[in-house]
This record gives sequence, structure tokens and C-alpha cells, in this order.
Amino acid sequence: MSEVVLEAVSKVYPGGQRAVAELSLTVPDGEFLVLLGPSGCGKSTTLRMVAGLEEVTGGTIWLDGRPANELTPRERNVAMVFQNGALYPHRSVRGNIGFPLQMAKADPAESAERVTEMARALGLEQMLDRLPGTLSGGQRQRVAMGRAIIREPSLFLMDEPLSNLDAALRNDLRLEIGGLVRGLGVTTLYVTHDQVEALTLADRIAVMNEGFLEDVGTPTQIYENPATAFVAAFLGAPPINLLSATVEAVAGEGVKLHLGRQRLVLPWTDPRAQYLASHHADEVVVGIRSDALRPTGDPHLGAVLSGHLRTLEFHGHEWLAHIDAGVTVVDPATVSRRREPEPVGAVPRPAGMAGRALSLLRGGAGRRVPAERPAPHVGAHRRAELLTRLHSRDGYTPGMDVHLAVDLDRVLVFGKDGRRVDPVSR
Ligand SMILES: Nc1ncnc2c1ncn2[C@@H]1O[C@H](COP(=O)(O)OP(=O)(O)OP(=O)(O)O)[C@@H](O)[C@H]1O
Repeated sequence: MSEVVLEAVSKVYPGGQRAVAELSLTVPDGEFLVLLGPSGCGKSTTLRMVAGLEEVTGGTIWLDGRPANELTPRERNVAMVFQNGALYPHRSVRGNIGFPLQMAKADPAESAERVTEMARALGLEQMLDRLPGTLSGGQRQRVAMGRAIIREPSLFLMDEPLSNLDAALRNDLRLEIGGLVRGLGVTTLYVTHDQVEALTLADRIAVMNEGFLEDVGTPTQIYENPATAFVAAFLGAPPINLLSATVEAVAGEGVKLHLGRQRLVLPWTDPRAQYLASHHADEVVVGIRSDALRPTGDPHLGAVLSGHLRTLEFHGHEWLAHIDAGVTVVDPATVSRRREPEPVGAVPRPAGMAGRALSLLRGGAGRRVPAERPAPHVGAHRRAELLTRLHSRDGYTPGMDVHLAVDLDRVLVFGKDGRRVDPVSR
């Protein structure tokens, strides 16, 4: 059992490459934490620093309350599983799984029993006497997992253990890993760039981008209530619709989000309206997940975005509709580029915001929203369509007008820096 604390941990490689930037994170005892992010964001470096395989160049790693920067890997009692769980080629499955027990000079009879038990749990009992060279990739990875688990370490570190397996095997093994590790209750740091793995396995997900921690929270928090546009865009398939909008706070009416010629209105009773008021006349990025859009027959009832159906894509269990709504779509890669490290969950200055909102309610903020919208500046713009899902294509033909009811409660608004306009608390 182990608690892991990363306190402003940084890594700059000898060539000057900054891989991790002031990463602060607490992983409580027994938690399954997934480090998620695109290739090169610093996940593996973070894991390797926790394992003691990579020197920490800034900050402190604490393991169970002890500063661990100077501890050797052996002193940390961690077990690590990599993409290609390297096995001893001349030892059988039994020999590989039992190797850590042999090293620890455990009682042979008891060891044999534990190896058999572990092999059974991993579906390997039929192949205990086979050599690694005769096993499939998935079987080899199971053996590597068994060898890591049997030591009963205080901490599991797993670096993309499933990435070299085919999709079906990945699904099976993912379920097994989840079950096994949870059953043992050992603190686990698991690196992946696969959002499905992260969402299904994690107690909490820490999302990294260019060495920075973007957000950390439960899978539901990260999906439904992401702290940044990057996180919103990184999770979810199809990807979230990120749209350029201009804010207009109007006394008596609420906050209007102008999206091209269309608009969504948040009433003043909406908690987000108070925060948005301080962005009056600013450009923001509105995030709407495809599942927060639902076709409706009535374009005048409630919050609705309308457009022309450009194309329908068949995805087996559903259709993906691309709808040209005359709304500018934002490329998340450009809106979310990090500038300064900032504590996750930091609340955007509430001071003065209520005052500004009130002044707007009383008669305006002194800046008017131009009637002609300026060219959008937040992020670069890529797609020209809204994406939504349909259960069936019945009744839909490309070119027709489509109206989408927007679940306003699920609309996310991000500022120029890619962070949420309204505070995200965890
Ligand atoms: N030994 C090294 N020397 C110099 N730079 C390195 C070294 N190892 C990694 N880097 C750089 O540090 C950054 C983070 O790499 P890291 O492997 O931690 O990312 P990652 O998120 O795990 O990526 P992937 O998913 O592709 O493995 C990258 O820009 C990488 O090129």
C-alpha cells in the first residue's frame, strides 16, 4: 500500500528538452490513477521518475510520506509493466511468474501454489510449462502482469501495457487488469493515450499536455465537466463540437452566445451567466458534445441550433451527422496551448465579477458587441460542421434542414486561454 505525492515535479532532459513541468498530484493509497495524454506529453517520463528510472530535475516525489527522489528503484518497492513486458526467454511461464518469489527466497511449496493461483487468475494455467517464444503477445503480456503482481509491491506502474495488442484482446485484458488490480487494492499509476482505457479503468484520470497537468478528476468529471478545452477535445468520440462564439450580456435577458447568425441564451439565473458577464464582447469557445444535441422538429422551442445536413456517416450502431450550421469550428490544438502552469481547479478570480455582472444588468459594460462579428481569433478553425449522432438515418437526406435541440446544462464555455470560464471544482 502506498500514497504517491508529486510536488511540483519537473523533468528537463540533458539536451534541454522539458518533458514534465511542475506537476503536482496526489495519488491516495489504493487508487487506480490513469495518466492520459497524447504522445510526447510526458506520461512515461512521469512514470519513470516515480519508478526511480529517471532522475527528477525539479520538485519532490513522496512515497508513503518519504521523500523518494534519491531512493533506488529497488528501495521503492514498485512493480512496473511496460508495452512489451520483457520476459526471460529461457524460463517457462511458471519460471517467469515465480521469478520474484525465487529471488525473495520464498518457500518453494508456497511459491508454487501462488504461481498456479496467479496463472489461473490470468487464464494461463494451461500454459505454465511453455516458453515465452511460443506465446501470443497477449499471453506474454499476461505473464508479465502476473510476474509484477505476484511480488505484492506497494505500487504498480504500468506503461501502455495493452498498446501492442489487437482490439479484442485489449478489451479482454483491460477488464482482467481492472479486476485483478482492484481486487489487490494496490495503488496503481497507469499510462495510456487511449481514452477508452482511461475512462473504463480509472478511479481518477490525470490529463497531461506538453508536460503540464491539464486536469485531474473522476472519469465522469473529466468527461462532463472538463477544466480545459484540450481535455474536452481529448475525450469523447465523436469529438466535442468546439465553436467560436461572442459573448453579449444583456440586462433583463441573460448572456447571449452568438454563434455565427445563431445564438444560445443563458438566463441570469444560470450560474455560468455571472462568470460570462465579465467576458462581455469577448470571443470564447463553446463546447457541445454530440450527445448534448438532439434532433428536434421545432426550431423555435428552447435552445436550438439549425443547419443543413451535409453528410451522414454509418458507424454500425449509429449514424454520425455532419451539419453545416454556419458556425465557426475551433481547432482544440490551437486554443489549448498551455502558457503558464496553474493549479488545477483554480477558480477564476471571482472578485469583481459579480460587480461587473451587476453593472451590466444596470445598463451595460461600456463595450458593445459589434453588429458585424469580427473574424474569430481564438484558435485556428478546421471543420465546418457540427457533429451529432443519430440512431437511424430514416427521415434524413443530405441537404435537408436540420434543427438540433441543445442541452444547455451541458454547454461548456472556455476562455481564450482554453480554460473554463466558470470555475471547475473537484
Ligand atoms: N531520454 C530522453 N532524452 C531527451 N528527451 C526525451 C527523452 N525521453 C523522452 N524525451 C522527450 O520528452 C517528452 C516526453 O516524452 P515521454 O516519453 O514522457 O512522453 P509520453 O507522453 O510518454 O509519449 P508516448 O505516449 O509517445 O510514449 C517528449 O518530447 C520526448 O521526446
